[in-house]
Amino acid sequence: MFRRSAGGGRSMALSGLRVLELAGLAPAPLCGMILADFGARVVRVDRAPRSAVATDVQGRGKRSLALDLKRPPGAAALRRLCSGADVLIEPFRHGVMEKLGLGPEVLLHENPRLIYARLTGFGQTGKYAKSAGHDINYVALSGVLSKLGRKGENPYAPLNLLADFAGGGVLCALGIIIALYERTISGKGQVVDASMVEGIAYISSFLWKSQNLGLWNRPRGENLLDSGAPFYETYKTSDGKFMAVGAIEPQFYDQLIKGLGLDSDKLPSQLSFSDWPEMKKKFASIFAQKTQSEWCSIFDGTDACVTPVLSFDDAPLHQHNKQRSSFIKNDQEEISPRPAPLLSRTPAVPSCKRDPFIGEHTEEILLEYGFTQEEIAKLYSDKVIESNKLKANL
Ligand SMILES: C[C@H](CCC[C@@H](C)[C@H]1CC[C@H]2[C@@H]3[C@H](O)C[C@@H]4C[C@H](O)CC[C@]4(C)[C@H]3C[C@H](O)[C@]12C)C(=O)SCCNC(=O)CCNC(=O)[C@H](O)C(C)(C)COP(=O)(O)OP(=O)(O)OC[C@H]1O[C@@H](n2cnc3c(N)ncnc32)[C@H](O)[C@@H]1OP(=O)(O)O
Repeated sequence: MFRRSAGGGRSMALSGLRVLELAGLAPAPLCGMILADFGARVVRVDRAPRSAVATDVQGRGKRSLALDLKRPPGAAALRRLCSGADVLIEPFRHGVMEKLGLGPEVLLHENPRLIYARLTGFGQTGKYAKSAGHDINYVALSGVLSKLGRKGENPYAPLNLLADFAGGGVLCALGIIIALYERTISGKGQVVDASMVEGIAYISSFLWKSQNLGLWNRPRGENLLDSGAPFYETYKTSDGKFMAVGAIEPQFYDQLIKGLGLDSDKLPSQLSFSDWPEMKKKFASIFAQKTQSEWCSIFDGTDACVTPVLSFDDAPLHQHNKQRSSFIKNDQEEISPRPAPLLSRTPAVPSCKRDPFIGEHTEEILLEYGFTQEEIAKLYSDKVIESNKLKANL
């Protein structure tokens, strides 16, 4: 049913790239996982002494080294690791790395080819640079949260997808790849200051740049794409499921009307804003008359832009997703999305192994980065590193 992830073997786009990811909450782990999926050798630097719980559920394809950065020999060990790495991803608020003596001036001086990626909410400068925050705060500050939500309701943050992942993890990965490309010309590394506020603002450029088109002039929840329009909405079906309707262009809207069994001559024009609330009620009452599967039979194969709203259980089983092997299973039978996008010659080959335990690969990583057995023994005896081959993360 699913294409099992193969792991290893074939050369991938980022094969040979050495990445150090300092353990963080959600955005940096995604960034590291993307690089690992596409072939980079990603080491997650976890805390020592180990925290009681691990919160990284995006450890696919990574190895873990547990290192106490607060102790001078631990910070010195990271400096040494960085001198043999291509990329460092750090997820702390501004000032934390500097306090540890691991700021960019130090690390880039020691390894001028290093890409030093700083993935934060508020960026490295500005009034909030040292403040705590989470996804919702960053979306709010970007201006985008003000646009999200239904009519008459408070702004609504769509899970932590926008800042943590789209504007954070993904854009930081893009920044790293751009800096790596530039390094092939200049031979030099640089700092990537990936602020999630700016990341979200940037990915919402369409919203900013389309304001003069009149798409967003009305209050929140009353516009074309923000649940104001009847033809860009979700509707409940008779079996308690939902259909998603995105019939924007007139020729697609015509097919929607046909599929719903309506006569367009008896309806107001598609863009008659004042009729939208009534049209929504009409569409809702029609969608409520059939099951999701019945609506799929009607709309599949048409250009009406109507699709089922699938649950996490159903999405991997949908015929289209199965045909493209869009979801994969790992050794623990966990299902997750296949890395995207799909490269034709050197696609990502995600690891099918379980995520690493904290400190599982401490020794092998240090050896690989040139530490001697004696140096490693000293780090152990100083309690600067930890090894953990047997215990689970949780
Ligand atoms: C909305 C999201 C957040 C979602 C998170 C959830 C995915 C998870 C949160 C809680 C999890 C659950 C919980 O743990 C319980 C269960 C555990 C179980 O295992 C799994 C199930 C759980 C239910 C579990 C499930 C989930 O995993 C959770 C629900 C976000 O928005 S994330 C984005 C947050 N923002 C940023 O990342 C922006 C940049 N970062 C920051 O602004 C700050 O880091 C932040 C996030 C505000 C945190 O501030 P904090 O004060 O804690 O840290 P920092 O100021 O950055 O400083 C770090 C300090 O740590 C020291 N340090 C770091 N590494 C080491 C090391 N190796 N050795 C020693 N010390 C280290 C560093 O020196 C700093 O020390 P100081 O404070 O003294 O300077």
